[in-house]
Amino acid sequence: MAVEIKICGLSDAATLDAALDAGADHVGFVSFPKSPRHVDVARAAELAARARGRAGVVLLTVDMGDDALDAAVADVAPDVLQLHGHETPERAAALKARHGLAVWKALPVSGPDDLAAVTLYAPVVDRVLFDARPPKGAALPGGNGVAFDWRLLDRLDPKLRFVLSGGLTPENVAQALAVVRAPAVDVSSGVESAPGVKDPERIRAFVAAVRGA
Ligand SMILES: O=C(O)c1ccccc1NCC(=O)[C@H](O)[C@H](O)COP(=O)(O)O
Repeated sequence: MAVEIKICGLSDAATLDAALDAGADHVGFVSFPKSPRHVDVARAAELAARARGRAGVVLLTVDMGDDALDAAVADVAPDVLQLHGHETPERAAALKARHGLAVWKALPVSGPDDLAAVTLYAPVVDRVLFDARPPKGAALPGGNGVAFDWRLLDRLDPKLRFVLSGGLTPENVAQALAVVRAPAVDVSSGVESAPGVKDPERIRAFVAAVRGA
């Protein structure tokens, strides 16, 4: 089965179109003001409307409260809610029930112990997204361009629906997929020319590298 591709942190129509034209399966919009990729709800809704029907729309939030999330979901109408903060399994399950959306939960990985969380989240979310644990002092919980040791995912349940993320680039994604038979991959800073500035050429190169892997 083809590996699904998510391009995350898109914030303008031109690079969104580049991702859609290249054949991305999912496009992600970050709602987190500290991020250079942050888009406000109105902008996310505009971009989501442009993407709808061509790729899955992923709204990425970080420990967002109910009122803000209700408003964001109502306006953006995403297909997927990606939770990238400290949301517990109970909170993830409650959000899935409240919004009737697919929920992906990001899990930070730096060592083997981090995989214990899979057993808590896998039963209640649609996918877990393995991302590198942010470096000490990092301002962002994701989008840091840092990879983890992919061999840590060696012993996953083959039935687990997961997304491989963290430090992927057009240059290393084929190697990552040779190590981890991931059903889906996610990239943000690896397809940028500067923090928050997506590069259409690198988006195309990333998709081609995955398709050729
Ligand atoms: O990308 C961000 O700025 C961001 C901010 C806050 C929380 C999560 C964020 N990104 C999450 C993603 O899904 C990224 O694609 C993932 O962390 C991989 O990023 P990268 O290592 O830069 O490819």
